[in-house]
Amino acid sequence: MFNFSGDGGDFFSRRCVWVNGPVIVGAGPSGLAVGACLREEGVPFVVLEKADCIASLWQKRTYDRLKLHLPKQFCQLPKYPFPDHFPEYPTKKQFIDYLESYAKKFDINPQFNECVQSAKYDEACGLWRVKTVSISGSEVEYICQWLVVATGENAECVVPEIEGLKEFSGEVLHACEYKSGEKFTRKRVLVVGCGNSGMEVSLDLCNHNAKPSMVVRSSVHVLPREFFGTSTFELAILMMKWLPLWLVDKILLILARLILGNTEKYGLKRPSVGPMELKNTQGKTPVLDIGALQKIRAGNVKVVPGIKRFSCDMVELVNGEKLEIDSVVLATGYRSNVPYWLQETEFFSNNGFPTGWKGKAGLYAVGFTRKGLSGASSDAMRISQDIGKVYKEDLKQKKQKVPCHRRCISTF
Ligand SMILES: Cc1cc2nc3c(=O)[nH]c(=O)nc-3n(C[C@H](O)[C@H](O)[C@H](O)COP(=O)(O)OP(=O)(O)OC[C@H]3O[C@@H](n4cnc5c(N)ncnc54)[C@H](O)[C@@H]3O)c2cc1C
Ligand SMILES: NC(=O)C1=CN([C@@H]2O[C@H](COP(=O)(O)OP(=O)(O)OC[C@H]3O[C@@H](n4cnc5c(N)ncnc54)[C@H](OP(=O)(O)O)[C@@H]3O)[C@@H](O)[C@H]2O)C=CC1
Ligand SMILES: O=C(O)C(=O)Cc1c[nH]c2ccccc12
Repeated sequence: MFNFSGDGGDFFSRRCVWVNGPVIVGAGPSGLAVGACLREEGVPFVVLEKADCIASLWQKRTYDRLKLHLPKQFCQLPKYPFPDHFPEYPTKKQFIDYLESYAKKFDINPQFNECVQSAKYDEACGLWRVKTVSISGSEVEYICQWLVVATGENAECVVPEIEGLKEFSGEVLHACEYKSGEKFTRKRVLVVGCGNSGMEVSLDLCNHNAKPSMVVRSSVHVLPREFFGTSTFELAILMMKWLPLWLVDKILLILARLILGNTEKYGLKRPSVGPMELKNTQGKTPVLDIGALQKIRAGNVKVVPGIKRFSCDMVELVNGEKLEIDSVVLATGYRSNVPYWLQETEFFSNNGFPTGWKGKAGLYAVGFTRKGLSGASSDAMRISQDIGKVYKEDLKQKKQKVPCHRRCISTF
């Protein structure tokens, strides 16, 4: 890394930094995995992170009782397995501790509190210009040959505009702000959404003697987390190697029916597309049940249809029913933030999701394949090998020839 100008000088308002290697945007599991693999390839890099810590989604935007819902072998990052004593489904704390030691082991030291505001490929010099702003308002421009986008599928909360929600007088929070049901004891809470967040928040609310109603406006696939001791995810992955997707889905649904019974009778209508096909085509993750269904069966979680409007202390549903409620948890999902800052529309064309792991002109994406942490690990290995090859070739040529520095003209 090389500074072109002093920090906060009278003349220069923006510092300009040349990075010899890739800039990685995001220090979540994906960014850390790329960093670790690049370290092993001997490629230097810079990681830019808008939060003040690694894995901010896990550290700051998830609830206390969260556990990984896929078995541990699908969630560990490359080149450094989970410790043997970890349970099959590590807790949030165990996962964060693992990520902290991962960053330490591979000597990954992100530039914290630096939010990428824009990134643009400069055709004139054939390099990426990545502009960041810190909380103190100081700006930096990083210039590099490779840009790795690792900002995640869950970068922004989706907060829907629902009629009357602004007039509602109780607390309204997104699932990413929900920590525990402790403060909701005996309260009537409307949980909007029935993905894994909605289901697990409803379960946690029940465990704290709150009274949740969960909105199911369309449909949802609920699967048991395990079938006869084997994880559903593992079974699905195994079957997908040999069988067509439609057949895998059929088998999963037959097994789910066998173990969970008919979930439609509780208001949990199933989508017409099968669970794995839906995940692959639309990114909608099936719910892996860890106990919410039992609470629904027992009537501790009330399943309700879509919302018509809110008023001061009430919600009116599409079926005309009115519920008095104290609080609202919006478990309405997440979206990518890439369209807000990456000035590129070919590779990241689809709502901030890329078309693969490698774009043009040194642009890469890690952790957007809708395959969870295991997808991020495979992306990271591919990307680092790809960059490593070119980096080492460049290095060899530079050693052989008279040094030829790229020139970059910055405009401050
Ligand atoms: C509640 C919850 C539970 C989950 N559980 C599992 C699970 O059990 N198994 C599984 O496989 N997957 C799970 N997932 C999926 C999740 O996507 C992955 O676990 C993982 O966090 C993805 O890592 P990531 O690095 O791609 O994204 P993130 O973890 O979101 O990290 C992205 C980082 O980029 C930073 N960033 C974003 N924008 C900018 C910017 N403009 N400038 C600088 N930095 C920026 C963020 O602050 C963040 O630290 C879960 C997701 C959620 C929400
Ligand atoms: N233990 C774990 O490992 C956990 C993992 N996760 C993961 O995090 C990711 C995000 O999950 P999640 O936060 O549940 O988000 P999802 O996108 O999976 O679910 C969002 C839910 O909100 C509903 N919704 C959105 N807008 C509205 C609205 N205006 N009115 C009513 N309902 C609405 C959606 O309904 P519709 O389908 O009709 O659009 C859907 O049911 C997933 O990949 C999930 O697997 C989450 C929690 C725990
Ligand atoms: O937890 C998530 O969000 C994941 O993306 C993990 C995941 C990837 N593919 C799946 C298929 C079924 C259930 C979870 C996942």
